[in-house]
Amino acid sequence: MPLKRKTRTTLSPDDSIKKQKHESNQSIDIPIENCLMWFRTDLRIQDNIALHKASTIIFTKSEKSNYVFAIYLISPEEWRSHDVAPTRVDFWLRNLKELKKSLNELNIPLIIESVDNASDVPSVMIDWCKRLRISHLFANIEYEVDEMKRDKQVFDSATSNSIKVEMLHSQCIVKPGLLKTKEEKPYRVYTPFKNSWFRHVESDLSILESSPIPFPNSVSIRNSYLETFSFKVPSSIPGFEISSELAKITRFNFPAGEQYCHSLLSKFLLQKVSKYSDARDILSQNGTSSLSPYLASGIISARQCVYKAFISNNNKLSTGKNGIVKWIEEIIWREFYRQILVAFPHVCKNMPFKKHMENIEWNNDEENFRRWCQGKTGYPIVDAGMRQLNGMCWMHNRARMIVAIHLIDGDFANNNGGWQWCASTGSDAQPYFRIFNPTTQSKKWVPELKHLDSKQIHNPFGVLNESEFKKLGYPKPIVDHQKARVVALERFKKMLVCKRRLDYFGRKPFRYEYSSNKFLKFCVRLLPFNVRERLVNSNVLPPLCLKAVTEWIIHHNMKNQYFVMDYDVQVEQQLKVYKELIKHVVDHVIPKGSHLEVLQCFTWWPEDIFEDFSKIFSRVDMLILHWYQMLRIKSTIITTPLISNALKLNARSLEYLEVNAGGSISLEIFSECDNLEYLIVTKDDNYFHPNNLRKLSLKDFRKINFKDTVKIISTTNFHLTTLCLLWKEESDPENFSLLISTIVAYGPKLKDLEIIFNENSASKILSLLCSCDMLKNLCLKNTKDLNIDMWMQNLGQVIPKTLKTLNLQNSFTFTLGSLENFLFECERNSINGLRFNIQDGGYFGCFEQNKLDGSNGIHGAGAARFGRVSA
Ligand SMILES: Cc1cc2nc3c(=O)[nH]c(=O)nc-3n(C[C@H](O)[C@H](O)[C@H](O)COP(=O)(O)OP(=O)(O)OC[C@H]3O[C@@H](n4cnc5c(N)ncnc54)[C@H](O)[C@@H]3O)c2cc1C
Repeated sequence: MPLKRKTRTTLSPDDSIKKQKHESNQSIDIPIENCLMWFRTDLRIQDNIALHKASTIIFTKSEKSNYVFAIYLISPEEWRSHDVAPTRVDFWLRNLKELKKSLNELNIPLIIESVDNASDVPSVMIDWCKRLRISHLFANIEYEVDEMKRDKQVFDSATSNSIKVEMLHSQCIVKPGLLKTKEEKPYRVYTPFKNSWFRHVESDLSILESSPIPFPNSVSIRNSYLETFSFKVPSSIPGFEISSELAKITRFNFPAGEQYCHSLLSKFLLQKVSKYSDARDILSQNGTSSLSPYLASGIISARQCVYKAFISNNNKLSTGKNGIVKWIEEIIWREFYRQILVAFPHVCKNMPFKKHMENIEWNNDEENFRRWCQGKTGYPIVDAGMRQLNGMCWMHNRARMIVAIHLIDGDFANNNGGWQWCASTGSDAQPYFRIFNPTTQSKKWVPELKHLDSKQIHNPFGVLNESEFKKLGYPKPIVDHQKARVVALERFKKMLVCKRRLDYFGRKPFRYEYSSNKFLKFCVRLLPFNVRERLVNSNVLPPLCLKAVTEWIIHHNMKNQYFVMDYDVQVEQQLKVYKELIKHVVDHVIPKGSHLEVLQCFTWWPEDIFEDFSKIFSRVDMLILHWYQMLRIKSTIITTPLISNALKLNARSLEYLEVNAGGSISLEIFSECDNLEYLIVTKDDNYFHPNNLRKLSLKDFRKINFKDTVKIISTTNFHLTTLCLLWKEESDPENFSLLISTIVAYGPKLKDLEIIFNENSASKILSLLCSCDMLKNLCLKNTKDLNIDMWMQNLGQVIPKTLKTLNLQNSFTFTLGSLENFLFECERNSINGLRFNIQDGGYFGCFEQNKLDGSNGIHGAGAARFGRVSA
């Protein structure tokens, strides 16, 4: 089974790391007393960055009465909540004994403390810090969400007790989150990640160097703190005991200790790696390293593994011996899944990587599940894998891919990644249509079948006659593979339909040109054939279309992804269906506690509907509201207080809001939406106070009240990246300067700016450009024909180097001379690759078209107009 994480939590690992780093820097001046090393899944002395750093601080201090202590917390509640297997706990305890011996040689005591409740971890740690006069606490980061949350709590408690905490990156060779795609996004696909990983490490091979062995404590610690050396590592933990038989097997297969682990690695590199490329996929061959339990518990680091492989490959990494390169690539899978965990922490929350797969219909057959766990499915290869797992607590990768479970090497990132890969719900997962045929794989673990020949052994039920099969004492297959395959494919296909719909509407909400009927017809097309046929035969009318949508939602079990409400108040008969629809959505489609990502409403809401509707708000992240102009008065009078109350109470998770409010609803009602990042308002003139706003678009307004706009911008906490301010008539010009200076002050991160250009604004826009260091796209819209000759020349001097597109819309007039000056200034200021678009252009001075495609890479679109000569 995939390893389970505890319930949801909102902490983002990346934020937490950033915060910890930031805060740890602040407390840098704390005077050094003793250091505490908190061991978790890094049970090693060698290449342990945190341990080495702790020991260095103490060693380099002239004072010799300060020491490094080590601590390990036994935390059964936390382990239980993460489904940690008893064999894994047994493996940790065995390795802790070895670790204690090694630490002892360095005069570092290992304190073993038990924590009954996971929430007690911070107080237990602080208690020990006080007892041991700890000024600095060290640990290596664990990237899973719950672990990050726990560490954040320890960090906060320590900081408030004036203890400096350093959490270091040691689990991966390349820090998760460091490698990004060209678009500055985290990698979702393995191969480009791998290529980038190789490029990064090959450009600086020192990344592969291990951190040195830690410095020993002075022996005087044994006088001052003798009692700290007396902790014993328990042999078992209540609730995590294993049978003596299993203990024998795991001790034999996976002995404890760094020393053993390194000899295993050396042996693998010497004897097996050359054939690894092929042997790794053959179940019956012991062709892989079996290092996973050691890597998962940090008995060895990935860096040490790759470094040794690199040396065996004559100092090569991505080239050289096939087997070694292939093996390094497997370690890169481990790194890939960790960066996935950090970039997409929702995978820690029992959610699929591909969110649209969340609603896939899985089989929950208890009896089949039990037989699968016991290795009695009737499919020899699956049973072989499961029996290997039950016997050895470990399974070959190939077998994991076929039976899709882990034990001794339980590792959340790899396990989650592996499971989601098999289930086709993960990052870079196997395509859903690649369903392994279990009968084509190997035989070893199923002795009932050992007398069968190679043809019979993989498919005894299919090949033997009834009496021959009965004699074997082996179960019949629990599912018919062919039929189960067809069902699985159907279910995945359904999810693809959902995804297409999400892609279609998800990020680009459709607008009025998609009338309700058009949309409903589209929905009908997505309906399963039999439902569609019935609707077509019964001569579908718009009300029935709505019904069709309801059926469609029910059919696809479209829980919490995207929902569109459309209701034409003119058609009274629709009201009933519409009410039913909303009721259905509230009661069934959006289960309690889940979140709707998008809710789009094109409607005026009658009051009685709204009662039900307000319940949905608490579950939406994105809301698009359209009130029809014609219904302005009615909607305002009837619904505003309700909307306002409902939103104030429920819509705090709202991240995206697009409102066509008909000029009458006060946007102040959204003032408590603290998570709001995107606001698009059309045709309104009210304001509110969003703290995290990134995108502000006030367009197609007759007038914009600059003062109010200033208020909005000045509460955005410098997050604004997109600003669109377009109005039809000059508003209050005396406040325009104030608006520009507010944009200058609050828009250092502006990337897209679209603004009205006129005589009044021209010079102010130039001063604004001087301060927009990150601007990529600038669009200036003219309200009346203007000659911008002078302005053009100045523009070249102030446009930021980051600018990639410059759009001039409507009637601008300038001469060739000023254009040339502009290009000259651009060249002088090293502005390259600027795309210069003139749309709806006016008339220009006489110049040659090719001049625009100059060596400085500035291109002119709208070139067709460039040849015209102005009057
Ligand atoms: C459904 C499923 C569940 C899995 N659960 C786990 C798990 O809980 N813990 C775990 O460590 N691995 C897991 N894996 C990945 C992989 O199966 C094991 O890492 C591998 O079989 C361990 O054998 P080895 O050490 O001999 O690997 P080798 O082939 O010698 O590879 C060396 C190391 O590279 C890493 N590695 C290899 N294959 C993968 C992979 N596909 N994904 C990520 N890292 C990889 C491991 O750390 C491994 O020890 C899972 C795979 C699947 C398909």
